[in-house]
Amino acid sequence: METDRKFPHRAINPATRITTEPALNCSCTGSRMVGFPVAVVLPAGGSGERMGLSTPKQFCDFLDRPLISFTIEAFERINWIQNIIVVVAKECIDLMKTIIHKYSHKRITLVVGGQTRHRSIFNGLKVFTDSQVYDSKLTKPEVVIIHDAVRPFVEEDLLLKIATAAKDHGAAGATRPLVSTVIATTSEGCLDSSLERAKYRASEMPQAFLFDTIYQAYQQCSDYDFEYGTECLQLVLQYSGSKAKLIEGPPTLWKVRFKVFLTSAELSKCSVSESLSQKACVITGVQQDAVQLAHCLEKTLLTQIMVEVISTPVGEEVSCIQNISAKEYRNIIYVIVNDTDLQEIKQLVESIGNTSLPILYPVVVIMVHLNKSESMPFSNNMDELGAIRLLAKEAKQKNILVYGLLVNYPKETEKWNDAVANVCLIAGTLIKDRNAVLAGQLFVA
Ligand SMILES: Nc1ccn([C@@H]2O[C@H](COP(=O)(O)OP(=O)(O)OP(=O)(O)O)[C@@H](O)[C@H]2O)c(=O)n1
Ligand SMILES: O=C(CO)[C@H](O)[C@H](O)COP(=O)(O)O
Repeated sequence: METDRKFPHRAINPATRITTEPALNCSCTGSRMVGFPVAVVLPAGGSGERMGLSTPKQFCDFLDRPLISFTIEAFERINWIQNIIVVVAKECIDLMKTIIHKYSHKRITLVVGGQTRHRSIFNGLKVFTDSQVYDSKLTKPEVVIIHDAVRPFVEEDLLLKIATAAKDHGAAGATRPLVSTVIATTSEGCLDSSLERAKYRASEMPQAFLFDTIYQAYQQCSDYDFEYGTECLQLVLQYSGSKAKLIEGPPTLWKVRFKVFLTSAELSKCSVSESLSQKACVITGVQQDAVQLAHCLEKTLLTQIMVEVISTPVGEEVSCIQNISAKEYRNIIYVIVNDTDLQEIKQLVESIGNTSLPILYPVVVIMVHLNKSESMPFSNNMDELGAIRLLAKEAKQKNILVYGLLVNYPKETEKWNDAVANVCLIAGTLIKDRNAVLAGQLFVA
């Protein structure tokens, strides 16, 4: 019986293969933007020895979610990636299923990993060829992306470049400049030679391959390659003769190797959040009170972020959405007066969902309701509060976070100024925090 390399007491049955129940497999959404079928294999079957934690790093908490959930999400949002194959150790299958369920991940097929990264990746690829063992009906992709599950910051534009280059060259991979100079040592521990740093690159992930090219390379691999190899691009060069196209990626591509990287990963995510919170637009109809409130908000918010007021006459909603999309506003404050009908906000959310805005990062929509009537809106109709929740729940599926913010109109100027300041404070916090748990809540300014 084969044993686990890192945990020799654990026996491995190499024939063990598990695919998820049909419920976890969902049909593909097509290859709209690339014109050829693409899938991704995410190796997540390691134990993370270098972290020194009992939980493998891909399952460690990162901004209140398991790290792997962020990586999956980065691929899930891309509609031209048809299938996401997640490779995990046998003992983590149930944990992975729970994560998939909890965060509603789609298009996932789970595969049991192997003792080394290369073995895990090969298992992931076999799901497309070994339909009897895997009992899967997944269509073999033309290009397969391979990406470490512990590299959560990967963006669509880079994936597109890598996938396209792989189609043309057989293989492609992301690189970064070397951080330190690499030197060779003699057996006596002295300097032998040093590499000319500018000539060399660090090989990172993602990488992509013509499926047949990488599959055939793995079929020819030696046990030594499987056991000690760390570079898929080298395998296709050696066994399939394909010279990978190299594409420089952004600094955020790095992987979690040691504990300190999780903290840095949290910081990177925070800096992404910060850059998303730099600008907002305030949308109103042409009603005077709404426009007035919008300009008050603009004036106060402008001390913290860039704000534009867009007043949209009825019938010009399409150009409003085009404007939001073109200027990449991911923070939208929508002002309504008295009206408790959610129809307009529903349409706004639907239109935003049809743009590319929420693909990579959440869009925040704050519905500011200025109540000028004597009675409290919603007070005698709990159904309407439920409707906000429902709307927010549906919007969340599209990566849009909807919040409600109620302002009761005070007649005195001083109280009005306070109310405006409160709206700005709450809206600013919601924009900055982008807290998905609070979506659907109604705040009172
Ligand atoms: N048998 C393995 C080993 C690694 N991986 C995955 O390959 C990726 C990159 O590998 P690495 O950073 O080396 O992960 P670990 O092997 O888990 O870490 P360590 O080397 O510190 O033990 C990770 O997402 C890891 O889960 C895998 O799928 N199967
Ligand atoms: O990037 C990679 C290949 O190019 C892989 O992540 C590889 O496994 C690197 O492993 P290590 O963490 O030991 O550098």
